[in-house]
Amino acid sequence: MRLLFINIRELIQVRDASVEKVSGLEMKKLPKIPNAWLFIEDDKISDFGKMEDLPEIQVDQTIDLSGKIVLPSWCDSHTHLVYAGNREQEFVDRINGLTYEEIANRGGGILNSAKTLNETSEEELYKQSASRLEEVIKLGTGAIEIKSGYGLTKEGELKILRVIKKLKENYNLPVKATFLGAHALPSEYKNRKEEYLTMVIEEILPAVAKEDLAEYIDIFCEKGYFSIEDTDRLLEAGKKYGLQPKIHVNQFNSIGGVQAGIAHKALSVDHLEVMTPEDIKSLIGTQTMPVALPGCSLFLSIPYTPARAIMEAGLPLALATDFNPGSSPSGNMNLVVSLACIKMKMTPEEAINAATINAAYAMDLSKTHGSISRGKKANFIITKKIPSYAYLPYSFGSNAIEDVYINGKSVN
Ligand SMILES: N=CN[C@@H](CCC(=O)O)C(=O)O
Ligand SMILES: [Zn+2]
Repeated sequence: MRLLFINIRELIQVRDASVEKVSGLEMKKLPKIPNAWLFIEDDKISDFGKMEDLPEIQVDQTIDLSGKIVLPSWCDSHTHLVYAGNREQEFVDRINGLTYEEIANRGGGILNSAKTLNETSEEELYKQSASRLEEVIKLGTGAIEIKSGYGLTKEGELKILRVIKKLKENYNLPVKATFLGAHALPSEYKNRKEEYLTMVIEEILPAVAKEDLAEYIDIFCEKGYFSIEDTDRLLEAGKKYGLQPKIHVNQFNSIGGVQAGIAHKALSVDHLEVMTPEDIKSLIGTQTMPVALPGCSLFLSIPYTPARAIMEAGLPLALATDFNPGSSPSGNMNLVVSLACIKMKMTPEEAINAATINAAYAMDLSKTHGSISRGKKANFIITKKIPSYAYLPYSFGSNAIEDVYINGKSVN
């Protein structure tokens, strides 16, 4: 199918396909073509340019996008979208004064979700997860990473990863899978953390690798969850199976998680709500992408990742939703981009770079996704008639998206 889109008010994030991420001051630049055309063939972007330079092209269909903006679809590089049920009661408990930590300590939190998940069939889990995935695709997400971590048993973790595999097979967008067996300590292992980690490493990890169920490995490196030693041990084991780390660090405390991630060549270090100047410095010169999750900061009323300090150090930054039932029950990347502007003082250009090309990098997809580039996948968002791209984060809470194309096909 050869499709030509014409009269595009602005074609956003137009880059050479070789750009894999943008850092520091570069993040302020968002290359664009006003009054543009875009030509796609099957699942790929073929060409684009200014309307005044439109050549004669043989096409199957021409679509007039007057007044509308086109930008690459969002890449969401950190989600826990495969979970069972919800935790709105804990949300109410927090409104009434309990903290996230207090809820976790009395068996709520991740353990609550793990209990529900282990009682839910794989079919039902798939149904709930597919419906969330369909929702976020319509909201502009064109590539997604999904973690396990709500099983905490061999059966439960494999169940989640098999559901992720099925989502990969049944939906037309890239889905990357991360094994997060070390997400929390199940109550059966209370005071036996070493034994739990041994079980994760010796029993679950080989099974995950045998069925080829994950690309990445993750751990919740945090006080009260897993230590730096645990992180070293798990990531070392993951390496033997070819699983690259993408890890949860610095959500509540800075305990050396960023440095551990870097030492193990993590593709990304995620959360980063609490960052010391040393944490920021240690990322300089590395290939590890810092990832901020502002939906979690909003929902838990915890600090926002210091985006300005990170970018001012010359570093890149990516944005993701952290879609999960406990700390960020929303997979809406549009809201994430708005929050980044409103609460983290990122400019719309910086936030869009963080949610597209840098987010693609954070899941090894920047060769094919994250920008409007010749030869990349035809994954993009068409907005409603809006005055400018800054209107997207500005109009927080409204849906400015008219259509989303994934691999050259409209999802509507
Ligand atoms: N921080 C660890 N894991 C999730 C939250 C888990 C939960 O509360 O269910 C996160 O990324 O925020
Ligand atoms: Zn997370």
